[in-house]
Amino acid sequence: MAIADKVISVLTNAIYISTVPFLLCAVVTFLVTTLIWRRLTYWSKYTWPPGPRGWPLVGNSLLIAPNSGQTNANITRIGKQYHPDMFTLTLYLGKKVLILNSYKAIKDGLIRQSELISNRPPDWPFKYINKNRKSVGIFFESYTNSWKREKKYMMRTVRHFGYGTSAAQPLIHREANHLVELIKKRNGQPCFLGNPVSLCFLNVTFSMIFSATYEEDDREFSKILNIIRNWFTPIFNMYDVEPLLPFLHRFGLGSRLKQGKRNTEDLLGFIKNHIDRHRVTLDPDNPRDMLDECLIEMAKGDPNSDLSRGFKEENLQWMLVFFILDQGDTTTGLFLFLILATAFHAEVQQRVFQEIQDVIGDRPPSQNDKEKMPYTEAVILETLRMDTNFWLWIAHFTAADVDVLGYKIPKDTSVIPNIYSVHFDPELWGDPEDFRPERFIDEQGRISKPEYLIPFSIGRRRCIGEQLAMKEFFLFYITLLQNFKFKLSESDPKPKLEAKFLEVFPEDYRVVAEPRE
Ligand code: HEM
Repeated sequence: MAIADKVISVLTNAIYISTVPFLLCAVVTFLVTTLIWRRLTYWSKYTWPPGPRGWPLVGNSLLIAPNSGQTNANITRIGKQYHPDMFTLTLYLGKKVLILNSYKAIKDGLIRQSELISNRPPDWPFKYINKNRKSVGIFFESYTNSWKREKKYMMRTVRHFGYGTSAAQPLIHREANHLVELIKKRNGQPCFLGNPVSLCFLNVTFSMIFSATYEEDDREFSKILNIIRNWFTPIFNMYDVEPLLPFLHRFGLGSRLKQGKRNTEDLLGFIKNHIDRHRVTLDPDNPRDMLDECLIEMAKGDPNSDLSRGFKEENLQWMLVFFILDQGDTTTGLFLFLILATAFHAEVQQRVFQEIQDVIGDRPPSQNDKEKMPYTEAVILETLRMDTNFWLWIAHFTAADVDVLGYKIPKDTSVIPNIYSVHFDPELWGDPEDFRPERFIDEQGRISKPEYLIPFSIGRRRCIGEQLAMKEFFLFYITLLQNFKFKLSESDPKPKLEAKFLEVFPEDYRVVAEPRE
């Protein structure tokens, strides 16, 4: 009996010992096969345009990293080697991104498929620096009903405070004259215009939003300006390899993100101080500015309002963040490019000045003068065409499987419209590298703006600040040229008249602003 038990026990053990590895092997084989099968069916279901081969783990991230020495032209050219209209980039861990690399592709993606390619990617580093890891604010939120209401409200408000000529024009005049005074203080010596231009553009926005203005030597303003200048890079950079180390973010580490988090908290704190002060002095019957209007609308709690009950102070803060960032960075950067182009091309400057003399003389410019000043407008449009710089930051995200120019792209893919590829397409412009405002003037001497000039993007995510920025450019530019003749500083190396990679500001340059008689 004892022997029989022993034999049974030995046999049972033997079966157990050989079964466990067998079962384990079977489970692993099953899982691997399922995974491979799912990958294969996944890949066979979708078709991607070709693109450059990436490195293991980091893909093409290094190719397009900020400070990689890369240029917009080079990235566009690399893409064209693979496909005339679009290409695929691989980021870390094999994540694929579709780059729309021609007007044809951008139109197909952002107009024909606008309902499906208007979300925002959830994996921007932004998510790690924000409280609750939530995407908030018009730019970062996906295309939902509450986002639609918020955007509608913001557009209406911008129109009310900024687009309505009567509201914005006096503010812009005041700040354009303020800028003239600040430049005069430089006594015709070579100087950087970045800070005074930012100050005066931001003062227009601060006046519209909080009825506040700042001076150049104000410490609070200097701090905010420093934050604005350094805000975009750590937060929009989804090509960064830091996301490979997600545990770092969990502990708030990762130097760039840490910096981004600090900047964001300071900027939100600055806005919150203004909100708190406004709440104390709010008169619901007499709104003073945009912030008052928003607070009154929010207090109603009306579910039918565009600022519905779901709209909280956090949403308001983020809405204002984009007003401030876009004025202090995007609009200022483009205006600096406009001054640089003006200083570069004496003949262009002379023609604009002549047009000012013919139409306006010494009186303050008005928005109504624009239609009589096609050359001045053409110079502004040419600046917007040439200074196409931050396109790689602008990611959309697919809400479902989509078909772009015959390629089947899966749901949850980042799609990036390369606006630079459109603005520098030789087939559309002939000589895209040249600064030539005449391209926007037709044979009758009128402005002719082709549909493929898209500095503010197209589709559902189109910029809401276009009207305000265009109006500011026109009025600020004319006021400056009425007062100064701009030249490049002869004691400095000649700057390049080209958009920098992933940066809104042009190359740092000094100009000489000679006062006009
Ligand atoms: C010349 C100056 C400006 C240029 C070239 C510009 C360009 C752009 C571009 C290309 C986008 C991305 C659109 C997309 O995702 O497809 C955008 C978005 C946006 N811009 Fe501007 N912008 C400028 C000034 C402004 C100003 C002054 C404001 C503030 C009033 C503003 C507010 C916004 C907002 C809120 C978005 C996000 C829109 C959305 O996600 O639906 N921008 N801008």
